[in-house]
Amino acid sequence: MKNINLLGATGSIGVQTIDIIRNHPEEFKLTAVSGGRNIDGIRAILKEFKPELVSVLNREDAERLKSEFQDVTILSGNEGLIETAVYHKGDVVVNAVMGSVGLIPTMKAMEAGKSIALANKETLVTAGHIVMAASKKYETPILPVDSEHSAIFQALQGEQSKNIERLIITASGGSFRDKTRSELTNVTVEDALNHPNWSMGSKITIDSATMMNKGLEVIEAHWLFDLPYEQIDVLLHQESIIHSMVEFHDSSVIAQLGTPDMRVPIQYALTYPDRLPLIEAKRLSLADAATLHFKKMDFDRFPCLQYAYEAGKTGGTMPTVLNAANEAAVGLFLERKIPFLTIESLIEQAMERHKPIENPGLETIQEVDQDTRKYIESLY
Ligand SMILES: NC(=O)C1=CN([C@@H]2O[C@H](COP(=O)(O)OP(=O)(O)OC[C@H]3O[C@@H](n4cnc5c(N)ncnc54)[C@H](OP(=O)(O)O)[C@@H]3O)[C@@H](O)[C@H]2O)C=CC1
Ligand SMILES: CC(=O)[C@@H](O)[C@H](O)COP(=O)(O)O
Ligand SMILES: [Mn+2]
Repeated sequence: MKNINLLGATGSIGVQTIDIIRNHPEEFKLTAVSGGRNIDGIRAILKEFKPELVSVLNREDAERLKSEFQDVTILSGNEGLIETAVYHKGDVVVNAVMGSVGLIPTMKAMEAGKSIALANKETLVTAGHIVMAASKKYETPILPVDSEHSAIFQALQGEQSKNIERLIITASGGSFRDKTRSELTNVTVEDALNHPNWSMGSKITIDSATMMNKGLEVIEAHWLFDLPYEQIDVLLHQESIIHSMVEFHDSSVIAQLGTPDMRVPIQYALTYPDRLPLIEAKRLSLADAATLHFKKMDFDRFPCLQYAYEAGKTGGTMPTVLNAANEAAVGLFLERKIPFLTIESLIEQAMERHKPIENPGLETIQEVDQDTRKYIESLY
C-alpha cells in the first residue's frame, strides 16, 4: 500500500490521479490533498476518500470546510500546500499544481524523504539545479508524470545514459498547428483552449498552442535526464501517439507509444518499476491509426521554443524569467487583456531586460520570479 499526498487534486492531473486511486484501493490510499478554489471538488474528495489533511487556497474556504468536516485537519495558502506535501503519513507526493508555486512544496517533500511523482514541470524549469541536487542529497526519486518524460524514462529502462545519442520529444503542435503566423492575430481564448488531442488545464493548453509547453519540456528533460540541450530535439507529431523517443549511439531508436491518456504516465509513476492494468484504457491499434505524421520543428513559426532553448542554454536565472513571464502572460491572455501573439513578445521582452544571475539559490529564484511577474503585470 502506498500513501499519497496529492497537490492539485482538483485539476486535470489531480482528478486523473484520483481515478487511479479509486480503481486500485488495495494499492493506494489518499492521505493528504490540496486544492485551489474548487471547493466543491474538495468536498467530494473529502466525502469519498476521507484524507486526514486538506488544504485550499483561501482561508475563508478553509474555515467553511472546517465547520463541515470537524475530524479533518484543514489548512490554507502556501503554508497549507507545504503541510500537504510533507504530511507524515504520505510515502509519495504527486505534484499536480499549476505553476512555480509547486517549487517549495517539492523541496520540502524531498527534505522530508518523500518520493515525488512530478507533473508540475515549472518546478524543474525554474530551479532544476536545486531540485535535482536535493533529489540526490535526500535520495528521493523524482518520477516523471509528464507524458514525454515518462516515455523517455520508460525507453531508458535497462539502458545506460552514456549510450544516448539524443532525446526526441514529440509535439502535437497544439490548437493552432495548422495555422500560419498571420492567422494567429485574432485567435480567441476559446480557440486556443481547444487542444486536438489532450484535455488539460487551461494554462498548459495555452502553452501547447504557443509551443512554450515543449520549451518547458526541453528544460525539464535537460534536468531529469542530465543531458545538454544539444542532445534534446523536438519533432512535430500531430497524433500524440508516439509520446517521445530515445536514439542511441548505435542508431537504434526506442519509443513509447499509446493512445493519449495521462492516466498511463501518472499510474506508471506510482507503480514503477511495476505496472498495473489501467481500467477502461483505450488500447492502441496501429492498424486503425493507419498513418502517423512527422514534421521538422519550425522555430520561426514557434518562437517560444527558441526562447526556451536560449533560456536553458543561458542558465542561471534566465529559465526562471522565461517561466514567470510565461505564467504572467498566459494569465493575461486568459483574462482577455492581451492578444495571443503578445504572449510571446512579453516573454521576449522580459528575457531581454534580465541580467542573468549564475547558480541562484532559492531566495534569488523567488525574487526574480516575483520581479518578472510584476514587470509583466505593470505593462497592463
Ligand atoms: N493536464 C495534463 O494533462 C498535464 C499537465 N501537466 C502539468 O501538470 C501541472 C498541472 O496541470 P493541470 O492539471 O492541467 O492544471 P489544472 O489547472 O487543471 O490544475 C491545477 C491544480 O492546481 C491548483 N492550483 C492552481 N493554482 C494554485 C495555487 N496558487 N495554490 C495551490 N493550488 C493551486 C488548482 O486548484 P483549483 O482548480 O481548485 O483552483 C488545481 O487543483 C502543470 O504543471 C502542467 O504543466 C503535465 C503534463 C500533462
Ligand atoms: C499530455 C502532456 O504531457 C502534455 O504536456 C502534452 O504534451 C501537450 O501536448 P503538446 O504540447 O505536444 O501539444
Ligand atoms: Mn507533456
